[in-house]
Amino acid sequence: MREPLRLTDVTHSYAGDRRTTPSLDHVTVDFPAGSVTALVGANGSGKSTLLGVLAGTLHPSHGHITGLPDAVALVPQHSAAPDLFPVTVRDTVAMGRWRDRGLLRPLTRHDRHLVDLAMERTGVTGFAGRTLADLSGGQRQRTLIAQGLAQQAPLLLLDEPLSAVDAATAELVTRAVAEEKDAGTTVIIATHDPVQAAGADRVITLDHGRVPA
Ligand SMILES: Nc1ncnc2c1ncn2[C@@H]1O[C@H](COP(=O)(O)OP(=O)(O)OP(=O)(O)O)[C@@H](O)[C@H]1O
Repeated sequence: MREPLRLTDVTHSYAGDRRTTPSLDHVTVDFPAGSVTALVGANGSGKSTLLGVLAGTLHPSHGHITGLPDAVALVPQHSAAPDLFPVTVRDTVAMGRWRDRGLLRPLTRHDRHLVDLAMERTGVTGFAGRTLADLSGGQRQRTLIAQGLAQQAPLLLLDEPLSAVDAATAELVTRAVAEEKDAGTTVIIATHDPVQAAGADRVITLDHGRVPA
């Protein structure tokens, strides 16, 4: 049995944020290994911040995290992808293999297979050669999800993966999450979608940076 991912008394405030309450306020919560957790809560309640702290892009001012695996895949919201990013869909997904391969070494046949597979799972194979700048919000979101899947990390963090996608793509994402869980991946999804939340093993609600007891 793998150790659960655990945040203990985690507090985070953004530099320059003048509010009196932190963005995460003494959060203590467990994420059992291999489970799917939905993070819900109003805009600004701290969902993306919690994902950032787990991904290591944000650093808590207080508290600690245990049970973090070596590799964590964070899929940001599509709006986080720069509009003029002059890189193709395939190259964006292939970036998901950089951690294992390094920036300068060519991808192996296995890497390329994982990239192809991730593109198929999110339905972006048809526009693999187009640049991100030429894509719709939903197509960009699917590309970012494919990049996250290609990483094959034991912890997958999805920030509002359904925010820009149509019903058919939502089904692809739902299926991909179920497959990740079957493969033993711990999945945490920040979502405003009640159906997606209902499909998770657990739902954690954030309220002004707190997880109510
Ligand atoms: N870069 C930043 N600098 C300062 N404050 C920030 C920054 N990012 C977020 N915040 C603040 O931190 C709080 C938590 O934001 P966060 O983005 O984590 O919320 P969220 O629950 O993901 O919201 P949403 O549902 O709108 O995506 C908010 O009050 C927000 O204004």
